[in-house]
Amino acid sequence: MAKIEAKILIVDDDIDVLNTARMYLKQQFTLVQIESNPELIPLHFERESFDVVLLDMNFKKGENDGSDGLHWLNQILDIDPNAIVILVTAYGEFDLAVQAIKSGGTDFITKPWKNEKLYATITSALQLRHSKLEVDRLKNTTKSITDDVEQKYSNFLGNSAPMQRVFSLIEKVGPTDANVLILGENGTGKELAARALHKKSDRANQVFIKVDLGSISETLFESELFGHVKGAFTDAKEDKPGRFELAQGGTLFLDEIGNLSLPLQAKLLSVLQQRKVSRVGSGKEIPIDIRLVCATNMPLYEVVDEGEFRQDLLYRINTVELKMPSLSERIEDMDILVEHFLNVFGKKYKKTNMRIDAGTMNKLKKHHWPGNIRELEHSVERAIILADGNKLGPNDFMLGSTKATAKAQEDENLNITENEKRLILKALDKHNGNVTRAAKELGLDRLALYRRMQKYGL
Ligand SMILES: Nc1ncnc2c1ncn2[C@@H]1O[C@H](COP(=O)(O)OP(=O)(O)OP(=O)(O)O)[C@@H](O)[C@H]1O
Repeated sequence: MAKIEAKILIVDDDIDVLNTARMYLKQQFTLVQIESNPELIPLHFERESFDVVLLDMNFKKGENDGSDGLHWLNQILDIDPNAIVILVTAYGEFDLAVQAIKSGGTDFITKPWKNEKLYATITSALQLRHSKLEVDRLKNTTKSITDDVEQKYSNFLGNSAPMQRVFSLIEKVGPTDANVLILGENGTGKELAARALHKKSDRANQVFIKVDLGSISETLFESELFGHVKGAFTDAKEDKPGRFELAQGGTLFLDEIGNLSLPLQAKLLSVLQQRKVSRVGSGKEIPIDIRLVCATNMPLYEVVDEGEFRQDLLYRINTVELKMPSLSERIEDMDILVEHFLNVFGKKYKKTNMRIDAGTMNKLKKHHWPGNIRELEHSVERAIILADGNKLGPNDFMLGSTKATAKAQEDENLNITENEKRLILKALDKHNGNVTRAAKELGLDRLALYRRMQKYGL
């Protein structure tokens, strides 16, 4: 039988007890160490991280009040708060055993023990050790993910007048619980704005949950948002909370809300009106306490006029509206944005002191940026990766200077998806980003064009 992966330390002043226990446990577990002098416990912990410690309650001859054992239990928990300590008591010392557990011991076993009893006590203690370590690991992972995300979203830059208006609105609206609808083209910083609203709110220490409605399929919508109970449908192997429940007490950010089909809009509206959700397959209603922030790159009012978005839902979500300016409306922010991305990607690709020459900066300012800041971010990243020195010149950015080459490639390229994207970009460019006119030229209705722009991240 394979041994169980576990490190065990046995501390007892009775050498016979130590040797017998070691002999038996060595057959079951990968590492078993013994110690007769409790003073040396810290030394053992310096060398090993033990999963389970078996600790005698009485060390000094003639003493049986257990104070020694309690003292060493505390010492061990100081060294490793996740330590699993099983106290060894004499037969009949029930009060002492209770006291030990109250002081942080995991379990107790009475001397003399049966081997099977010892094995069962250690293996169940090990399960607790594993779940403690797992919780620790999850906490650390969540913390580092949150730190990473916060780091990424801590730089919300803009000196231009339109951005100053955005910042001042966020200052005013953030602390209220008002529903906010953020409008703006792709890549203009709508998510950054949503996170900034959360940070300014009383909910800042609670969760911020983002749901990309554009990427949730019709069939999974309810289960993802409202949760489900085990057996509600074939794949529902266990109870699962939805995003509304996960966002409890915090902010729920519904991105791409303009993409929701009419039947799903009705379901969302009903939850927002009642402020209660029921998991799929359960009749139990759970009250929800969330701050709602929604975003879309679609002109939602026009979509309402076209009958594709419910007006009553729009009025539910747009208590306050925040319009993110496109990059071309805030071109004076280009300098700080480029400098910021030079820093970020300079660090990432270990190319420090990256600079850009004035002529190239002018070229960037003249470029039309349909993908806004995200497109600028990617352009700077690509330029840094490809650059030879630490100064970026016009040739490091592929912004129209390679039109002839691009044209030659276009003629050869027969890939439908790539050509569709290219034609959309071309039409948008030709009509200076005016979607209605571009759609007309492409022979599409505006909604169809928006959906395709979304698909290609434009
Ligand atoms: N004002 C800003 N300062 C610094 N970085 C910004 C700013 N605005 C946007 N960015 C960066 O641009 C990228 C796109 O921003 P974000 O995801 O918030 O845009 P979005 O409008 O939500 O995009 P989409 O519509 O595609 O969901 C992110 O990497 C973000 O960090």
